[in-house]
Amino acid sequence: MRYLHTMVRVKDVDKSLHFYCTLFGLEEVRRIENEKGRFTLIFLAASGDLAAARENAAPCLELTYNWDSEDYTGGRNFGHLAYEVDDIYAFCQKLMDNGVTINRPPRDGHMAFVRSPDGISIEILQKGASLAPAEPWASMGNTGAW
Ligand SMILES: C[C@@H](O)C(=O)SC[C@H](NC(=O)CC[C@H](N)C(=O)O)C(=O)NCC(=O)O
Ligand code: NI
Repeated sequence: MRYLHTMVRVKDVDKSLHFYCTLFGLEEVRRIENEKGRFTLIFLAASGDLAAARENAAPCLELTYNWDSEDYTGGRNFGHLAYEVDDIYAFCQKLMDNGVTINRPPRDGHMAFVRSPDGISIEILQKGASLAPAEPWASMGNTGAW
């Protein structure tokens, strides 16, 4: 068995690609336009996964855009997406400089959280940091500084 992708539904393709690609650094590897179903699927991969993702050999984020507007509510059971970065402070600073709120700042140098334009929670982990939190993390709070 292989993990293939996580799908999230998005309300605005341009806003989502600006956030996930321009700001967050993911790259589009595949797009499917379905006229009959009236939806678009856009597969995004992180730079470290790009070559493999292009061969369908690495996990992707699948954005689903339904052409006919829908309200996406509930989904409390969904937690977050997680990406590893080389320099969490520089990464978060770039996001903040471009208007993204760092909901959970990287005070500990390990972990930060932001949200996508659709409110999807995204965990940012420092490369090499321990994945086992020493204590329950503080709840996410909106702040612009750390
Ligand atoms: C390509 C493969 O990775 C898919 O996920 S296709 C699955 C399919 N997606 C859609 O029909 C997209 C439009 C639909 N209105 C939606 O919002 O999902 C599907 O079966 N989706 C149902 C689901 O619950 O994911
Ligand atoms: Ni899918």
